[in-house]
Amino acid sequence: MVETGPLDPSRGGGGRIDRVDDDEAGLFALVDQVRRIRALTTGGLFDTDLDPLTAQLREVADRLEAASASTERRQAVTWSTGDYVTNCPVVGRSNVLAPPIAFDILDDGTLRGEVTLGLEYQGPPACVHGGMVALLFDVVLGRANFHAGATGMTVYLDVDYRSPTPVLEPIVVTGRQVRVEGRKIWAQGAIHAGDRLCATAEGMFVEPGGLLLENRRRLAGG
Ligand SMILES: CCCCCCCCCC(=O)SCCNC(=O)CCNC(=O)[C@H](O)C(C)(C)COP(=O)(O)OP(=O)(O)OC[C@H]1O[C@@H](n2cnc3c(N)ncnc32)[C@H](O)[C@@H]1OP(=O)(O)O
Repeated sequence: MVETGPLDPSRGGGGRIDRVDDDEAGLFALVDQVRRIRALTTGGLFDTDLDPLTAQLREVADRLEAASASTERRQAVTWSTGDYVTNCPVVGRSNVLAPPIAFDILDDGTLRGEVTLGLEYQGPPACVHGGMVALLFDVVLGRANFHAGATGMTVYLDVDYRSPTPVLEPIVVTGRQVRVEGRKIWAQGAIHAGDRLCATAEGMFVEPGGLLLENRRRLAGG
């Protein structure tokens, strides 16, 4: 079982990180509306005829599809500098899958973010899906590594589910880098609901050498 040391859910303060506010193209605003729909359709009980709404949404989807760049060009954009963060499935404001969470960085390098997850993230009744808990950890540990200056791909992620992580209630997600040895990096994290410890995690990350550069070049068509 992972011992997470002094990761303290109550500590506030620190500066916000990874926050990109430039929304010249209006994409964040559009994605916010899709997120509202995504949240409302889980469970999906409506006191109205859905057919006209479905027709309207189909028209919007058709217009976006006709105006969209190719998947290949969009994938290249997601790997251009800075855009990985806005497209990340946890923090990314352009990604409808993301809640999204905003992390603050504390003086000791710990990342801390508060979020209330909706029904779309539910696994067992009233609990966040375990896979989503692992995703939260993978991202908070990865961002903590990035902000500590040594970053890598996840090679293992050990999650201890200690008590249910609730949906529809605020939770606090924390993570920090604990050790670096050459290309190998270790980080630990915790999720709390109030004072209750819900889950802890330890991850090991390996700096991937030329792999990501090669992928980027290929995706950019070079
Ligand atoms: C710069 C990164 C930016 C990342 C941005 C976002 C990432 C978001 C987080 C993710 O989703 S990452 C996606 C999930 N992870 C993967 O797909 C990683 C799959 N693994 C790999 O592609 C390769 O393992 C990797 C490129 C990371 C490393 O391969 P290498 O061939 O360069 O390294 P190698 O296999 O030699 O391992 C290096 C060291 O780590 C050790 N190691 C590797 N995997 C391990 C493991 N699972 N457990 C324990 N140790 C492990 C390995 O024994 C070795 O130790 P020694 O140097 O002491 O010999």
